[in-house]
Amino acid sequence: MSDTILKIKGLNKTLGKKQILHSIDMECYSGEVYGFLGPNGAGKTTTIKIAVGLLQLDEGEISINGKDIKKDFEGAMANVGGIVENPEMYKYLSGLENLRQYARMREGVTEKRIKEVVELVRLSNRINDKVSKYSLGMRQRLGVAQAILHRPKLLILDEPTNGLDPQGIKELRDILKELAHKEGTCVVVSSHLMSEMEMMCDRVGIIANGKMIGSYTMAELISQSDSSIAEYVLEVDDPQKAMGLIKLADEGKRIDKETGAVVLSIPVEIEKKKIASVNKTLIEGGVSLYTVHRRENKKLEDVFIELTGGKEGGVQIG
Ligand SMILES: Nc1ncnc2c1ncn2[C@@H]1O[C@H](COP(=O)(O)OP(=O)(O)OP(=O)(O)O)[C@@H](O)[C@H]1O
Repeated sequence: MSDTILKIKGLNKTLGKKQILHSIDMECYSGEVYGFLGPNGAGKTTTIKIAVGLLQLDEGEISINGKDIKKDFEGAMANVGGIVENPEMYKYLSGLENLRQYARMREGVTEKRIKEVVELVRLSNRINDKVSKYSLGMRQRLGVAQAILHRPKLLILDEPTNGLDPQGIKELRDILKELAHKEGTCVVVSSHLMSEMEMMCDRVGIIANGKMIGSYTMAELISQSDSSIAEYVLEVDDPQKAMGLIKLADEGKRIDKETGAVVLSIPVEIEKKKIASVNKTLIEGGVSLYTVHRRENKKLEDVFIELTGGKEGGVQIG
């Protein structure tokens, strides 16, 4: 049984005249990567800032590793590592010098621990380079190293994949999973991209308009989706003509309004056969087919959109 590391109950927050958070409840456990998912402006950063002690809460309770942040702020914060805005780094120092500098401000961080975190974030062969030479992904990983030097039970990262390329995202994802699954850290990552959460997280909590919609395991979400249907996106020169030629029931084919592509929903057991015959039909019918793309888990994305209240203000799909 995993321990509850972060517990938020009935959290309210007003900024200026606007109530930003409405009775947020959330529980995150040791050994999991928890995705905090919601559209821009949903209240993720505000919640995270309160949890890491950068903002005060108005009402509600937050405990970290059993320590209430109102009653024992220091005790609670001793168990938190976080990156909310870009981590502060001295660019003219090396990665290692930055970590040593930071370690001086923390009690009990040994050289051995520094080496350990450098290996964990896979920066061993570049740790003596100046940070000014680092890519964004490397800086982000150094930020993670810095945040976990003191072995916090909870690591919170606000939109850590912003600006990273796919390789950078993958590296970060692997590191965060390792931290959670092998070291038992409770890792909380916010994002507005469903596609990233799906690959990175064990559970996701969905927030929209300052209200928590619910927390779900990935398996729960997938079971709500219909994985028996595959979706294919076809880029063609004449979508209308293609629609006429393709022999599929009306609900199985449509033209995407934004891109003009033809979108087909095909039962997975016949998808290969069907797509091959569609290809043949289009060529014989004189339609040029430029690209065919199989969309993964389209239906899972639909579940998210439904949960966050439709496309207006819904979760942005990456
Ligand atoms: N200091 C402030 N005063 C008034 N309103 C604020 C303040 N800071 C944030 N807000 C508002 O609070 C809401 C939630 O913002 P928050 O940054 O928590 O959302 P978010 O889910 O992290 O979104 P994003 O992905 O855009 O960062 C937004 O409508 C934002 O405009």
